[in-house]
Amino acid sequence: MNTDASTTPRALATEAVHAGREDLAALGVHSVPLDLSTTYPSYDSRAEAARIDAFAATGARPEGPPVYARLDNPTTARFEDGLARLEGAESAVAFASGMAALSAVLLARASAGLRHVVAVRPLYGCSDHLLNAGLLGTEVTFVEPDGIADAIRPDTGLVMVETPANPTLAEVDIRAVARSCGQVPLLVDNTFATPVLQRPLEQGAAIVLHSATKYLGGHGDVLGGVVACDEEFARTLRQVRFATGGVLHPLAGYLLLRGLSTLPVRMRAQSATAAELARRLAADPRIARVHYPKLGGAMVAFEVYGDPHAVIAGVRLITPAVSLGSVDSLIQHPASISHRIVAEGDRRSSGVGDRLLRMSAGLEDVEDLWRDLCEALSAAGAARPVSLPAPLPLPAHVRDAAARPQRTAAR
Ligand code: MET
Repeated sequence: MNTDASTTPRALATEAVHAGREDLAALGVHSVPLDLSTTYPSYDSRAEAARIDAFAATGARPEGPPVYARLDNPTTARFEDGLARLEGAESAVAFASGMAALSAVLLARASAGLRHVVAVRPLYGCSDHLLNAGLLGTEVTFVEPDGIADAIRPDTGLVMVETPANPTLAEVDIRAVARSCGQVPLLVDNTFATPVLQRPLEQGAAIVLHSATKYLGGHGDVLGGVVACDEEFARTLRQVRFATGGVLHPLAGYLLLRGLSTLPVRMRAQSATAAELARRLAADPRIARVHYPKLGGAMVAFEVYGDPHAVIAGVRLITPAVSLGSVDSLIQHPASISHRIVAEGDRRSSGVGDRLLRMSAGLEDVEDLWRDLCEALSAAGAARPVSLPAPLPLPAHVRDAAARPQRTAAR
């Protein structure tokens, strides 16, 4: 048996604490060096010119110290290497936020003359808005998953899905969608699942996007984004990042690498809590519908019969705040915050109704969370009423997902 550590594949939990840190022992340090330099001294201008030429021509990471922090940063590079390993990607490129990361992908494809995007709703509200408003000169066609192949045009540069989706947790079959894409690269926003639950590249996706602010960071104290892909596309992304400046701060790179080390254990614990909350919510007369993915995960969404704003006003332990993925639990009303920027009609038709709440389960004890949620739900009034307005029509894939037996609903 080959037991050579350099060739034997390592488990995700092992990679999470070692990837991006392999050289530390040789450097004689245990924690990761944090390089805050904005510029890098060199007495050899000719060599600097050659390094800039090489970057401009290839987009490959500069060898040796970077010329300037907008090209590359050694601390951020460690996070990129770690995340690439966890996603099973050749490369990863980090950005100042998830939206900066998505912007760079769109610009990279548009720079090749491929301005058309095919996307499946729901997406995170600002992703939807960036595409729908055409802010970067792109044009979007929103379709259901089975409409992807027909929507692809000669100028289509990208197919985009988010699964489980923000905020409804609707899931798409990545393999099936990847088949419909043909030669067009499929981007999967994997923010909610993380590579702990799902590795889209293994299922045919070409590009994985993360808001690293969420589970990768895990503590609500760092904003970042990252794209995992092949080295060829990473090179274009680095050139876009250099030219547009959406770089990740090195301290953020440091915190994100640190976040990766506990990602598997956090995801497991937080997912178990979310699954238990989903199970209890499904049996609660104050709840009209629970959304929890077949894949699992630490997010749960639910529709209340009562006033959703009163639930937000009523929580005391759970933090009433947008964002997700932190060690402490958060709850928000998507129609008011995360998806506010999406036009009301588009929001509703993609399943983001006014009674929907989205909760990110943290590491607190599940009984404490349940007590807090129950008190807030009681304050919101209204249990299952005798007559309700007809439910909003949902797109077929969202409807199908909701109709599937909930893996958490059984006692
Ligand atoms: C500013 S709105 C949202 C931030 C984050 N992407 C979320 O879905 O919560």
